[in-house]
Amino acid sequence: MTSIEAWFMDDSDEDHRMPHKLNPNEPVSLKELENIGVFYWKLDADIYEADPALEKIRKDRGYSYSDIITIDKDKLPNYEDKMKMFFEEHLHLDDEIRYILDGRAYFDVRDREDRWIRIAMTKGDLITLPAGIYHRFTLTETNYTQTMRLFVGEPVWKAYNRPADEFDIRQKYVSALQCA
Ligand SMILES: CSCCC(=O)/C(O)=C/O
Ligand SMILES: [Fe+2]
Repeated sequence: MTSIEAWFMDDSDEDHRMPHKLNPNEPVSLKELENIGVFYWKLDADIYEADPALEKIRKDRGYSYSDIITIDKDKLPNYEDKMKMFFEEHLHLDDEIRYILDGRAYFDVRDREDRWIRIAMTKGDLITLPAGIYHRFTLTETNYTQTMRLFVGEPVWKAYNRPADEFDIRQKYVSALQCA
């Protein structure tokens, strides 16, 4: 596992595809991400079709489903609507597991104090966000990514926009944070 780049975000109104780093930058470590339930692997995306390291993660964690989404305005149907939807703060009832095969993307997650942490994802980065965490997704200024979506069993893509505090999974996530 090599490193990942993450930082606390500023709250400027600038285009959300820009980095939004504080000045000076306040980096967030992998350990801090793990403390809020976010896990990360670095893989070789050039061999994803026959990668024993990916196979092992899938087997160990039961990621039986996978597909590949290309996010590009000329290739993804309803691109604008989808990008808007992905950037709405939301949670899912299951873990969100994403593996960047090409291009770049940002995942933003809320920390314990409700601050936004931005996670910069590039080719070869695999990340898992726990069920119940508030988060959002955006492309970077390069406007392109090809990403593998993994899931345990049949995928459920439904997102619940904040506020979604009444869901058991949210309460479970918040309780787990308190114990950690
Ligand atoms: C890169 S996959 C599209 C984003 C998505 O599915 C999601 O739920 C973002 O939070
Ligand atoms: Fe999501």
